[in-house]
Amino acid sequence: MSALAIEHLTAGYRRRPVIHDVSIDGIAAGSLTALVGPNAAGKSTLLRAIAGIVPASGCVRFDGADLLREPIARRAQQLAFMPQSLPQGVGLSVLESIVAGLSVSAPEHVRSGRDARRAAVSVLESLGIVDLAMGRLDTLSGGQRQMAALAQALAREPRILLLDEPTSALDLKHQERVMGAARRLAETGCIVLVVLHDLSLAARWADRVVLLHHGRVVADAPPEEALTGDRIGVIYGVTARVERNRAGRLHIDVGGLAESELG
Ligand SMILES: Nc1ncnc2c1ncn2[C@@H]1O[C@H](COP(=O)(O)OP(=O)(O)OP(=O)(O)O)[C@@H](O)[C@H]1O
Repeated sequence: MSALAIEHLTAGYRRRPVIHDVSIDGIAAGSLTALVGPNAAGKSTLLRAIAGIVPASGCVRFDGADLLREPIARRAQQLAFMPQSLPQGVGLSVLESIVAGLSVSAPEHVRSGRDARRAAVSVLESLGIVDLAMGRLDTLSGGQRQMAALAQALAREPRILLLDEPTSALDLKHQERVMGAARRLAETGCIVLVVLHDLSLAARWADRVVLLHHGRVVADAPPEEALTGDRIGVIYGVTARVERNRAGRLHIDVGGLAESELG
């Protein structure tokens, strides 16, 4: 199965680079990678660059091709990107929005409108939100919109799934559902890259954690190696201890602002 390799990626806005020469290699099929880092570190920009939404130099290698140079239609068949927030003013129901997304790039077994509706309902069921199917996107709560955005991305059955802070508006149950769905998709061979602010969530669900700071990779390792108290302290400007709880899970205990941050 194909791995994803990001090579010397530089990207930004109006010629101001935000991501500087980022390389992340061997992102294996079937793996879930968390992208973490402080605000404005460049996490969303990196995802958008991989998705081809912001211009980038360098290369995103997948399946023998450079995704950055693939035609949009071909890239859309491989990759789905869930943005931090859905655009406002879209007068569609959740179900209609998923079906509309499938009309752009549906998996092979979704051939007719009926198949698309069936696929959409099945994704909504898997996320436990089938009751939202007929709800209009514009009338949903922030968390419900986030779940709808995830459903749109999952329905396309991508080989690479890019999730930008998919849990930021969600309660604990829905966080579990979202991370569980991402993990299940990874288990089918998909490559999942997910931006997370919650480091405990990253430690719990990710195989690999990439820590970004000022647009550069400062750690890229399994969670227990990437997320050390000292490193979190320096990068986030807090005092932090990383412990294993009784269940064996990493827990990040933040004690307060680092001395350097206290005015
Ligand atoms: N559309 C845009 N136009 C211009 N600059 C942008 C745009 N989007 C982001 N930036 C800038 O790029 C830098 C990185 O932003 P980005 O959203 O990638 O960071 P992030 O790590 O995802 O942040 P956060 O955790 O706060 O969401 C910031 O300085 C931001 O101001």
